[in-house]
Amino acid sequence: MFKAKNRVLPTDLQHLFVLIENEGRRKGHFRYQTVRKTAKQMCRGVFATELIFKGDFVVEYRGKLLSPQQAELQTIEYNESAKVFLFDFHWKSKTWCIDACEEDSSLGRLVNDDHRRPNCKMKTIKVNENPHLCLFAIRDITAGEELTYNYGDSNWAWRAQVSYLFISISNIHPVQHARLR
Ligand SMILES: C[S@@+](CC[C@H](N)C(=O)[O-])C[C@H]1O[C@@H](n2cnc3c(N)ncnc32)[C@H](O)[C@@H]1O
Repeated sequence: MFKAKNRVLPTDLQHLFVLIENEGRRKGHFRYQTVRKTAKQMCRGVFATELIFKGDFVVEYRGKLLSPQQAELQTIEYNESAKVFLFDFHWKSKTWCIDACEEDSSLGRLVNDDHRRPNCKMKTIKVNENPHLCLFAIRDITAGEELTYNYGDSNWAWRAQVSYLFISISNIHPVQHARLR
């Protein structure tokens, strides 16, 4: 389950609400697209199709709002691959949850994790007294870049994986594998 730290923004968000309703589309133009990644485990990701400025609303993490009790039951019922779509957040002094398990063609649920150099951050927005989990750009994001955010402090399996960079050092060895971390 996600345990990202998010904060509630107490502002009038009518303009933002319009963007939320339209999944970040402006003037009918899509800012994002999903693609299938070749890396097996990562599967799909969401990519910027135009420049997104630091501070911009990016996309909502849509799903069913669950009360703390409902979330507890759902956690027991779901298998591991479904549980990753449950996003815990704090609101009105309780821990609530957005269940984005359903394949509803929304994009927020497909944004992947990056705990080192994410380009977005999840925040809780109150619209018409209801909480909405929304991603905002924390730096300028160029067209073609994958959107990412930090899923929080759990031991996610994929974070333990090692990445390799191939460096050619012709005088010593033809090819050397350099561990990135
Ligand atoms: C909320 S879903 C994100 C969308 C997912 N990529 C998909 O295609 O359905 C979370 C799942 O995506 C994958 N994932 C997310 N971030 C990842 C990363 N940095 N590296 C590898 N897999 C990742 C994991 O399989 C995880 O269970």
